[in-house]
Amino acid sequence: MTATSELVLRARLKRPDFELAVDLRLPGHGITVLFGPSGSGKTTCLRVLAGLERTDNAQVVIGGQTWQDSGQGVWLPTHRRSVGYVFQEASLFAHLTVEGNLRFGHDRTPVAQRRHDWRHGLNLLGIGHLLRRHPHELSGGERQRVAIARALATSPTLLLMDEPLAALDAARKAEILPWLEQLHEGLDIPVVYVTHSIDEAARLADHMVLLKEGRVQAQGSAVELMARADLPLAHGDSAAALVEAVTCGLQSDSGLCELRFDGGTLLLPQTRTKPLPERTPVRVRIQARDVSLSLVKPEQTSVLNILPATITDISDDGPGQVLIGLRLGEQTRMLSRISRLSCQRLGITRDLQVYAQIKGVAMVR
Ligand SMILES: Nc1ncnc2c1ncn2[C@@H]1O[C@H](COP(=O)(O)OP(=O)(O)OP(=O)(O)O)[C@@H](O)[C@H]1O
Repeated sequence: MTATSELVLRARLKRPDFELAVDLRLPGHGITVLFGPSGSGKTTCLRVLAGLERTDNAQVVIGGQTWQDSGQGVWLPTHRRSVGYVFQEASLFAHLTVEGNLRFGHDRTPVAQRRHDWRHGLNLLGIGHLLRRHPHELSGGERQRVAIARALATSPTLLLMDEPLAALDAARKAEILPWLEQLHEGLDIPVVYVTHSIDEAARLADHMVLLKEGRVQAQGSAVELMARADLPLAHGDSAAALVEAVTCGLQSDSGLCELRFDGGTLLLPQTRTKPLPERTPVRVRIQARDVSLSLVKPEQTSVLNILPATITDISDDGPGQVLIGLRLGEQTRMLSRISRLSCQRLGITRDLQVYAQIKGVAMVR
């Protein structure tokens, strides 16, 4: 990534009970997830990027282009920022077909800014078969896919998404997530995505920013942040680490798929109807509660994935529980939640070599 492809967001903004103070340099490609509790300033960050918040102290630079710089007196109004904005509720024009909605997005873009034609998002979002329908003839998930494609039809240089799945039920979310996953590799522009859902973040985020009370608590790659025991993400029931791996074979006789990562191999059930080709990059999610520890390599156990690991952190994690940080290989991190009693009995200390027994591995992308 070159410095000019970066997205710079620096903003200070005061409201009666809230102050935003962020200074971020985000990757110029892939999906950055803004994550944090309600009221932490996620939507406000998107609004600053889109030019919807007038503040005297902000800088927004994308791909070397300055949209806003209070120091230099630069301020581009929203209509001059090439930004696509997707909200919780898809706001499609009811009287237009899907094609009409997409063409509208395209036609309102100044000719000089058009990099794509109105069909740009059709394949990426799988909506080619819906072109003749009106919004009321679409499911909630389809409507959101069309809303994203309409945003893309404007040839944005930045795509902002504010909880685009929050209004959908679990089945619709499951339907749309695979399409969203493709955005991080199918688009050459950065996506800034707001969500409260750790599951969505685990699947979609390349980069993450944790916000708390208007400040940046931490930022970094999603893989790194999810496994940091000092951050709230690693605590609570859904705490999990992400592991980047590549496929390295299908054991067809056992119905298992083998993944290789820095730190060993993982076996998991082959759930896809069509096995992934060799060396496909995948991401797996391993919940802290699914990882137990042993001082010696367990021999007679039904657990398939048992890997050597080194203890890096031990921290309290609620009544009677501790969260253990683990390193596998050079840099892979995992988390294990065990009882404090087990921790004491095993004499777990930092730098101790152990075996991690992994009971559940889910491929998340
Ligand atoms: N137009 C406004 N006028 C005054 N205060 C506002 C306005 N919009 C938001 N706020 C306040 O600013 C703070 C940050 O709001 P923001 O919407 O950015 O939070 P958020 O992290 O996106 O929250 P949520 O996850 O609930 O959407 C909150 O305290 C909110 O009440």
